[in-house]
Amino acid sequence: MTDFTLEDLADTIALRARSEDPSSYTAKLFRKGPAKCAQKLGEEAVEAAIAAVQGDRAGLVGEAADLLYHLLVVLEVSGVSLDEVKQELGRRTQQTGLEEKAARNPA
Ligand SMILES: N=c1c2ncn([C@@H]3O[C@H](COP(=O)(O)OP(=O)(O)OP(=O)(O)O)[C@@H](O)[C@H]3O)c2ncn1[C@@H]1O[C@H](COP(=O)(O)O)[C@@H](O)[C@H]1O
Repeated sequence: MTDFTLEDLADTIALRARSEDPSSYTAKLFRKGPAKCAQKLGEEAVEAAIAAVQGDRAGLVGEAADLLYHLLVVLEVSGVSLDEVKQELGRRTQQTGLEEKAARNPA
């Protein structure tokens, strides 16, 4: 078990994106702009998909971690908060719940 959260990582990314620390990968990537950040996200998504297709479980864990990190970078560079994404997921869950209820109790 870990006390890691995506919210903490998103906060760290927001801070590091604007840092001038030369050791920060996030800062370097952020300076390259939204198109480069999006390109990296696409590459990581493909690498994760390949690991899944190959049944490479350990590889998939690593690629999924890269993918989530790069997704959070793209959200940050695009001015979209993780909370907005969670709200959207929550809204869908609510909708699904209502649909299931309606299916169980047709009028
Ligand atoms: N979770 C990550 C994380 N996941 C992946 N990566 C980086 O993403 C890059 C992806 O690897 P690639 O080989 O595709 O890319 P590359 O050839 O190194 O770089 P490019 O020139 O292609 O961009 C690697 O350099 C990884 O270090 C990450 N870099 C940083 N974090 C976390 O982000 C936070 C801030 O990090 P810094 O900005 O480095 O301080 C810290 O908590 C880190 O743990």
